[in-house]
Amino acid sequence: MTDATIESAKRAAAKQAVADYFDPTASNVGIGSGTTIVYVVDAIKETSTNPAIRFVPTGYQSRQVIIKAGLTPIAFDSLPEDVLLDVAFDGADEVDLELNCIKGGGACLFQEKLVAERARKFVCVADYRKKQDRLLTNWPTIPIEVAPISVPTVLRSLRTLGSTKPELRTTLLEKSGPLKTDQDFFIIDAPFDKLLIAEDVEAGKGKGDGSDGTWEVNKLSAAIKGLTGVLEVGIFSGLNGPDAEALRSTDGVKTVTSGQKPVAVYFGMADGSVEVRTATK
Ligand SMILES: O=C[C@H](O)[C@H](O)[C@H](O)COP(=O)(O)O
Repeated sequence: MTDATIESAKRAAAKQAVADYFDPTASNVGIGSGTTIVYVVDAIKETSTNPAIRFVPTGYQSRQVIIKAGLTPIAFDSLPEDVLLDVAFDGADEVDLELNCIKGGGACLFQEKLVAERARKFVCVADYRKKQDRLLTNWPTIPIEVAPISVPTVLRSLRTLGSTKPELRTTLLEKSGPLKTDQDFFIIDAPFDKLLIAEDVEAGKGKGDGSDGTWEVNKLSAAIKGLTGVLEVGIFSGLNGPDAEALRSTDGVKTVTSGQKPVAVYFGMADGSVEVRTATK
């Protein structure tokens, strides 16, 4: 497929996601990172009717996208504690049937997770290459943000968890050394075998806890997050949107949930159509 096909797939998915999930009167909107989010911002700009709308970026690149579109960014930590984002949009590197996502291909996973968890509705937009049944099908690794001093021990622990060849991500110009995140941390990319979802474990396809070499998405995420030195894992799983929203609207934002799964993922397909996966539980 050509680059033009991929770009128009992203644009079509973004347009439909914004038409379905962006309320033109919204006040606070989360904007993720990457190349697809640019089309989301374009579509929002055409639709918004609230001149006071503010956009919460998920890092430097995302903030630049907001500013270049002539929109107003607001820092995540400037949001009053009791304010939720009306909606947050983001890209994804791979999405499975349960709507678990791999993110962090552009090294922005930590702030993306903060923003996703703060949104009433979290919506992902991607092209057809990202639509898979299980994570680690086409996308090869889990991005993990780590404190620089912890790199050797985290690499070792990841090998113990079953990752064959975890590697520190370097800049494109390799001689410049490791790539630094917006937090001045490093990224480790860890390959694992294709991840199981809950129904695979129920069907006896593996224990999913690492003991037999298989990992279920949530279990692997928790195991990696538990390693000292890990700031965040590029697996967005846990509660999905509707569950998280219900918890938040009854208990308020101070009840922190682990909900990071989107309520919907919009995939732009190669034939110009858009396919939508929505959360069922
Ligand atoms: O760190 C980067 C983010 O998680 C991106 O949202 C993700 O890599 C998808 O990016 P793109 O829209 O460029 O495929």
